[in-house]
Amino acid sequence: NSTASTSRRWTLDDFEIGKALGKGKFGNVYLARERQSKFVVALKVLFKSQLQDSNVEQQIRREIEIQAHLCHPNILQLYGYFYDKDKLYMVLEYAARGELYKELVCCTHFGESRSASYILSLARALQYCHSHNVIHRDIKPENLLLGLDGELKLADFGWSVHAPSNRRRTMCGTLDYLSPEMVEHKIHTSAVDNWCLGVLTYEFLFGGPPFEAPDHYDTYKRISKVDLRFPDSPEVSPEAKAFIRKVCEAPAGRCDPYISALLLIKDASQRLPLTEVENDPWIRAHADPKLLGGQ
Ligand SMILES: Clc1ccc(CN2CCN(c3c(Br)cnc4[nH]c(-c5ccc(CN6CCOCC6)cc5)nc34)CC2)cc1
Repeated sequence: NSTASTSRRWTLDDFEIGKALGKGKFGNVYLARERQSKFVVALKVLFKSQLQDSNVEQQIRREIEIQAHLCHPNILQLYGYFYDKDKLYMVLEYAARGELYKELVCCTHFGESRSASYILSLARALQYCHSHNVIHRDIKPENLLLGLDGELKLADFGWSVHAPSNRRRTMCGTLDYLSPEMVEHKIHTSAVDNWCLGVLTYEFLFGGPPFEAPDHYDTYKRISKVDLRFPDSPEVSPEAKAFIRKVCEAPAGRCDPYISALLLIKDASQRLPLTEVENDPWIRAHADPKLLGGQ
């Protein structure tokens, strides 16, 4: 039945569907174009049956509810959604240069300008989320996309919640990005995102996450102890290493004199406020305005 409301109800017929951009557990993402406006989008198509079977409907509802209200140059925009009898469609912004983790895989690690630019963009996106009382909780390379000018776009709010929360993530993805308070099943605040920013900085600069271990239990232990070690990599300059300066909780002597964990601090309340990332000497020296996206 046609709805009298002003906001147009999209249907699949409003779109020309292009190539598949990627396939996931619950559905696929396609390049698509809205017929009337010729506007190019990414159409995420989810199978209702799969969502019901995995009991993630509530999570998808939250993802849509949260992402629909966020509007920031470094956050992938959700334009709207609609559904038919067996599928749910999310009309998302198309990130023209694809997934950041694929770049990280092929370059093994990023230089300082690229790393600092992405970290600053992400800090701005997270600052915006936190000001709307939203914690993303799933910051990792797989959830970062790149726009036409290479600017970072934070995507996939499937695990986001309104702060504070003790809602646990039942599905286990990588543990590398879990913060100590989440590993210890404590109430967590938006500071879990600050922690992930620290883990991501490390992974961009050194090519792998800081607490990697052969098995889950060892990873948990290293995170909980903030057992932070730094490869003695020559490409990472002293300034970069000072980026997250503060008292590192790693056992004295273990901590490289340059780099320490201002973000990777066990006590969530002591982590670097996101607003301070902009003022860090390393960030200011290396972040490239061209890579920051519309500020
Ligand atoms: Cl249900 C589901 C299915 C798949 C996925 C994994 N991806 C999540 C992100 N997806 C994209 C979204 Br959302 C928004 N914009 C995008 N833009 C692209 C994209 C854009 C361009 C390319 C092509 N490459 C670009 C880099 O150079 C080599 C060629 C590849 C992917 N993927 C997405 C693609 C799929 C997540 C959930």
